[in-house]
Amino acid sequence: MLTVAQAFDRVIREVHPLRDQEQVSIPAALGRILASAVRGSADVPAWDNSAMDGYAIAAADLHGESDTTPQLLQVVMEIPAGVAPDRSLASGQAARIFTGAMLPQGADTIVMQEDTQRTGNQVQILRRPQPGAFVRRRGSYYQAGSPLLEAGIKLGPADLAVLATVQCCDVPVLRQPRVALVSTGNELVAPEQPLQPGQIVDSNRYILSALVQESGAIAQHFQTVGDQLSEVTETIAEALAAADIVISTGGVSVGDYDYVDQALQRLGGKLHFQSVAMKPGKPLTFATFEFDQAQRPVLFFGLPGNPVSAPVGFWRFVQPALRKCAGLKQGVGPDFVQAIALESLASGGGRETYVWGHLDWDRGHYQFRPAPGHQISGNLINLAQTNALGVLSCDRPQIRAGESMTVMRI
Ligand SMILES: Nc1nc2c(c(=O)[nH]1)N[C@H]1C(S)=C(S)[C@@H](COP(=O)(O)OP(=O)(O)OC[C@H]3O[C@@H](n4cnc5c(N)ncnc54)[C@H](O)[C@@H]3O)O[C@H]1N2
Ligand code: MOO
Repeated sequence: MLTVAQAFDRVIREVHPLRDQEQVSIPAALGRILASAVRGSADVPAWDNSAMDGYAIAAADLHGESDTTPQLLQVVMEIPAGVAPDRSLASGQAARIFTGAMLPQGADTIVMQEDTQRTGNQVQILRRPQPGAFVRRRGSYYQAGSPLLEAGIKLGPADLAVLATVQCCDVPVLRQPRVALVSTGNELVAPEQPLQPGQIVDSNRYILSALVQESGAIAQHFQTVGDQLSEVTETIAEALAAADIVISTGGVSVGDYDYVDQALQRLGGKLHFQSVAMKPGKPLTFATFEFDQAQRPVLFFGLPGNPVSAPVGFWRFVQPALRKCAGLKQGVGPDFVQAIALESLASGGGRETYVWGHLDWDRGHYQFRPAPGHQISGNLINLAQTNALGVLSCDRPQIRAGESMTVMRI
């Protein structure tokens, strides 16, 4: 059986990033992956402007022995933000100016209002400013044509503001991966349906669909299939034809009704592994399908049915695969941090064990508290409101309260 690290390497090696591009508006670019580098075609700021409410002057106009010698200048115009000055400053003149307003020709320095005394159309400069003070110089933040945003980054709110500033209104982004979801199991029903004896609600569909969307991909729902080889094979075939990645849950263990692996073999898939030394999530199938007409293999993840095992398998393997598939260049792998364990933890050993719980930042370090109650892969109730998985590796199956441990943010 592969270790988690070995299985992870196998998965990542098989993922080929998408290359198809599309253009979207700035608001629609949130969370999308930039397809090509963006460079602005104008300087930022586009012209010299004031960083303060005050007076625009020429520094050379001020003379005198000390910094505090008052100087008198003639106020010849007022420039609010958003208006181009209608004349230049001559020697001995000042312009009343406001934050963000454009400097007039002849001005190179701003004196803030608090350092002046205004009388009629004259202004006394009470403290001599540094030449160039409070001027936001044209191009001092960004020069037209220089590198701005690199291809392969995930666009966040600040990036959208930067794109807007350089007026990049058609944002080149990569197509989002399409992820097909297939639930298997005779016992599954939708949450709206009353439960008949022996039935359970298909909760995996909800958590996986949300995780797929949260990862920036498009979830495609396929019908829930009963435990019959023909039905499982047919639906997986349809899903493979429609998606970049197919995720099924259930039917990957050793039971008489577990047909997923057989279906994959029938459909000509290459099975890379069928189990991983981890808990929860040991029965986990990873396969790839090469289709003549496709540019890249379709990836198949057969996650275990247990309602905690399925998302744990997603967080550990599918999410990084999705990030790489989406074209993300950095931060593809799981997000590990070191945290102080707030309770003692122990695993049976032999399998890398994942404990669900809550990660907090407190007084300079992370701390991890496991979710209360029994941690078994069939019980998803105490998975609610968790945000991290504590990791008990095979060579460190016990961690005492107060010790440092590895935690994966989810
Ligand atoms: N003899 C053995 N039995 C089992 C083994 C084993 O090694 N030997 N492994 C156990 C482990 S660990 C897991 S995990 C499960 C995985 O089994 P399957 O992937 O085949 O899943 P199912 O048998 O179909 O279902 C398991 C469990 O999960 C419930 N389930 C299934 N689908 C959903 C869904 N969409 N939403 C919510 N819950 C779901 C299902 O009712 C079962 O209770 O196998 C163990 N057995
Ligand atoms: O691995 Mo199963 O996933 O322990 O419940």
